Amino acid sequence: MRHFEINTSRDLEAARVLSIQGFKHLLITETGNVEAQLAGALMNSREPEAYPKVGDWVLMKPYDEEGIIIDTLPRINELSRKAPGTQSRRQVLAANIDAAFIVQALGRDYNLMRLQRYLQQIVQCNIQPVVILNKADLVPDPETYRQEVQELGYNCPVVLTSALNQAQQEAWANQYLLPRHTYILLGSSGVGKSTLVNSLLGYKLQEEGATSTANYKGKHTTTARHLVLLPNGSMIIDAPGMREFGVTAESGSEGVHHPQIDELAPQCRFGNCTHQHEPGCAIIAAVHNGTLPKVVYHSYLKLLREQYHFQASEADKRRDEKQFTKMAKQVFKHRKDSKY
Ligand SMILES: Nc1nc2c(ncn2[C@@H]2O[C@H](COP(=O)(O)OP(=O)(O)OP(=O)(O)O)[C@@H](O)[C@H]2O)c(=O)[nH]1
Ligand SMILES: [Zn+2]
Repeated sequence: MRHFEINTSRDLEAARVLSIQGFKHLLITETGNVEAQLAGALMNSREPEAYPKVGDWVLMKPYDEEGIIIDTLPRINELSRKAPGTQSRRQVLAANIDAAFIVQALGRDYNLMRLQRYLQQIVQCNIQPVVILNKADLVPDPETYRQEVQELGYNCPVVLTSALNQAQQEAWANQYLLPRHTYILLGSSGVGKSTLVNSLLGYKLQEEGATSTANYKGKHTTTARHLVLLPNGSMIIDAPGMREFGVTAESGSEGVHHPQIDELAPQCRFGNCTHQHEPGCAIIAAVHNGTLPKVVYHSYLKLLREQYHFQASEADKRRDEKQFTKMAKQVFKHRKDSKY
């Protein structure tokens, strides 16, 4: 909110991005919603990841009934993942997030490794995670799932709920959704993200037809990320179901972080211990004596490998780019020398 004071001169307005569809950006301003497009200068001067994302604060110049986005204001944080299918591209999903809710449905969608990948990436992006185990009504023993997640040792809240139960929604919403804070719901398709948002809103957003489409089965699926204002004044971004949520290597947060592993690491004999084969490794000792669950250690190694691949291919890409620039310079010089 403080951004509103920054620049009201030169007929620029501060606004926040609610949703993006193609070139159309839906913004909320002090006076209402407005559609806006990116200024050409912004597109030319920035990497696509610096283009406005849902949750960004932007400077906008009103133009007719619409607006032109002049610039993105500095982000408090950005939620990113490895772009699906690529080796090494980072994709920013949303910006300025206070906490991310990772939603998994109990039963078929429940997957501990996938959950840890989300946790790792969210923590690495400097965002507080909260795990929501939805569809608790579908399993006979929901509490055992909660315990299993808690044993992963991330010290983050784990909520057990059923989106179909209004009273349960209110209970966790009262505890975790604060006014003026921004949240994002993440998870695979069908885990109940839209049902959760609808029940928090008290009406069906999808029926407004703004950002959801019916697929061939007549089922509604969320097709774009959009930020919605909840009755209590908090804001939540409902993201379409994600098939992949790959880890990246965020600068300033190198390595894979896990609270228990980070705490034990200083006790390893070697300062640069990789916790894989070194003698005197405190992590391996903790796995042997049972204080660090095997599942945590194995996922740690797996995530470390994924991050290594991301970094390695990123380095390849940079080297290729360097070679290309060098080649382009040589061609340019050659053309200049031979004047054609
Ligand atoms: N039994 C049960 N069904 C639920 C619960 N939450 C959601 N559902 C059902 O699960 C189905 C999928 O829910 P959605 O809210 O569309 O899932 P989504 O995560 O938004 O899916 P995408 O929009 O594709 O990302 C719907 O038929 C819901 O009625 C729950 O807690 N219990
Ligand atoms: Zn070690």
